[in-house]
Amino acid sequence: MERIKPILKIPRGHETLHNSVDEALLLKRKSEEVLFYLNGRCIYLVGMMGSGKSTVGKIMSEVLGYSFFDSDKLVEQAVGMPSVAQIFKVHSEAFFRDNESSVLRDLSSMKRLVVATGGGAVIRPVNWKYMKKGLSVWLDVPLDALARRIAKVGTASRPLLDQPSGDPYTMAFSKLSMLAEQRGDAYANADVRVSLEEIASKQGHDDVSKLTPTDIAIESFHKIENFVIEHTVDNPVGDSQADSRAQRIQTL
Ligand SMILES: Nc1ncnc2c1ncn2[C@@H]1O[C@H](COP(=O)(O)OP(=O)(O)O)[C@@H](O)[C@H]1O
Ligand SMILES: O=C(O)C1=C[C@@H](OP(=O)(O)O)[C@@H](O)[C@H](O)C1
Ligand SMILES: [Mg+2]
Repeated sequence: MERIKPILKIPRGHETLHNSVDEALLLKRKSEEVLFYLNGRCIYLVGMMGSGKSTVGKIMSEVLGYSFFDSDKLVEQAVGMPSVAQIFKVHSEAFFRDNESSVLRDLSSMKRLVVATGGGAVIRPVNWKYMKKGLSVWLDVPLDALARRIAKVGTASRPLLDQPSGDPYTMAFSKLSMLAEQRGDAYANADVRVSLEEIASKQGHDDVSKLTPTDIAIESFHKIENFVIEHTVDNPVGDSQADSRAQRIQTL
């Protein structure tokens, strides 16, 4: 029976030279713990455009030994077009959303995947039916950080943010604010919320831009593990603690 080891706590700021090695080790260790709790279930990452779903999702899948899928890329393949921007332009947002739902439906019958969804996948209730077959993680990133990231890479691949003129940061910030308001609580349907502000505060930073995708992947694993433990019905009678915990998780 696999033993659950306590998380390795590495103080930050003291091993500057080895920080990335420590982070990589911590990520690996956390992924080994979470694999047990996942029991093959998929992870769906949700969050606003630019929140890091594609970047963090890839890291999580690699270290878990899961397959990674980006739903935007699957829609492009299904439609036979090279970009989401072109799908919006030639067809429509509604056409894109229909294909996005089909892709999520197909993925929902599979195991051992990390899926980076598109930022708008949360608005259709049927997509939640598919995503609830696995565990969903909301990457909650402050709007100003999102706008900074988007301004840096440009908006060509994100048609809802594309603008002909104006300061890129200001335009991205204003469009993201509008979308966040329209989407309301939709992201909060996720099983777990990973708040970059919370991680930064735990690490003693006042700015989320100091957080690496690895930091965010580690926190996501931590939150997933806690979620599974909290939602496991306790059965005090029976085998050793570890055995009964494993049985309960198998039946979740
Ligand atoms: N933790 C991070 N810190 C800084 N930049 C990041 C971070 N995570 C992602 N990015 C950058 O932000 C942009 C958007 O990330 P991406 O993973 O494509 O987000 P999403 O898939 O949620 O839209 C990319 O250019 C990516 O390199
Ligand atoms: O928020 C949205 O409505 C969208 C987000 C995009 O994905 P990312 O969140 O990966 O940028 C992409 O699906 C499309 O441009 C629409
Ligand atoms: Mg993406």
